[in-house]
Amino acid sequence: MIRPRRSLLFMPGSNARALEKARNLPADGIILDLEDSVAPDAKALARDQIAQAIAAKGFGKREVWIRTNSLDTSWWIDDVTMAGQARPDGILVPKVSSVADLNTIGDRLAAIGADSSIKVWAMIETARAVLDADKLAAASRDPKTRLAGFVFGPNDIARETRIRMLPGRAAMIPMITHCILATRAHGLEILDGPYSDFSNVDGFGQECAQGRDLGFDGKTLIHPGQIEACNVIFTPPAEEIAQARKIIAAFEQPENASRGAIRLDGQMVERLHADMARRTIAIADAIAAMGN
Ligand SMILES: CC(C)(COP(=O)(O)OP(=O)(O)OC[C@H]1O[C@@H](n2cnc3c(N)ncnc32)[C@H](O)[C@@H]1OP(=O)(O)O)[C@@H](O)C(=O)NCCC(=O)NCCSC(=O)C[C@H](O)C(=O)O
Ligand SMILES: [Mg+2]
Repeated sequence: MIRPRRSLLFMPGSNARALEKARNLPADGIILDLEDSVAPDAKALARDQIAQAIAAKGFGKREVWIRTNSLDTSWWIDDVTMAGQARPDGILVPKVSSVADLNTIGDRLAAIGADSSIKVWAMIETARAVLDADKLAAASRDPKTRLAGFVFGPNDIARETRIRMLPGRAAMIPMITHCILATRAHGLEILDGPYSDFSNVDGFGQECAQGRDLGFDGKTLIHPGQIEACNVIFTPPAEEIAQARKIIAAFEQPENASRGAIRLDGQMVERLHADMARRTIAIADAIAAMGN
């Protein structure tokens, strides 16, 4: 089943007001954070608040994720244990750098008997993870890892590599493309990282559109004010949907039943385009079902 992941909003697990607001925001998903947005002395409070928020339900069709602390901290075991028991849709693990990291998370979830529906996404935000993106994505073949996708983490990548975060992201595009190829080669999802300058509406729109064109499934966000623009940019436009329906209908004509390529409005269209068109329609239908 295709699930829209145009917009996934991060919120600090320590911010009770944000957790409450999440129930009514038009994001396709929310990521309840235990990592960077939560101060060290608020980790336990954030863990408790997240567990209570998920138990209270009320997130509607929004996908619910928990971001744990990374494996090099003293917090991750309590985070993963709480997350496994709280039963979110998935667990986002930061700073994953090796298949061993993924196995460690998978083993912990198995040890606590976490429901098999809980997925794992890895944040790709270290130089090692980018270099080994294919190996990491290949680990999804082992069901123990539960690996279903990546989230690109530009801030940590900038911190470690000293690549500057500049408009247009020229220096990061090769890394982004490398990660997207790795996910597609293994049938995984991938979301773009957040845009921190949340008052800069134009810059945000440009980065969303760039992320969409590079092939991301959606974008992670840090402020509610970013949701609507992001949803619009990652929603297939009406003309694209109409064209998709036209391509599908053309291949359903009896005269095209045994043809691989046809002429449509002066252009060549092949069956691979019909496959792409069917995906566009499936995404559009799934978005319509979200009601946002
Ligand atoms: C960035 C913020 C600290 C700004 O907070 P603030 O100044 O309080 O914002 P506003 O006054 O404009 O807020 C207006 C109302 O919206 C609510 N709000 C704000 N942010 C969120 C949110 N993320 N989710 C839900 N609700 C939110 C406020 O409570 C206000 O509500 P009301 O009282 O009704 O008026 C703040 O936005 C924030 O903390 N954002 C999230 C930060 C975060 O989660 N960061 C971690 C993810 S990014 C990352 O880790 C980088 C990545 O790993 C990498 O390496 O790249
Ligand atoms: Mg990070």
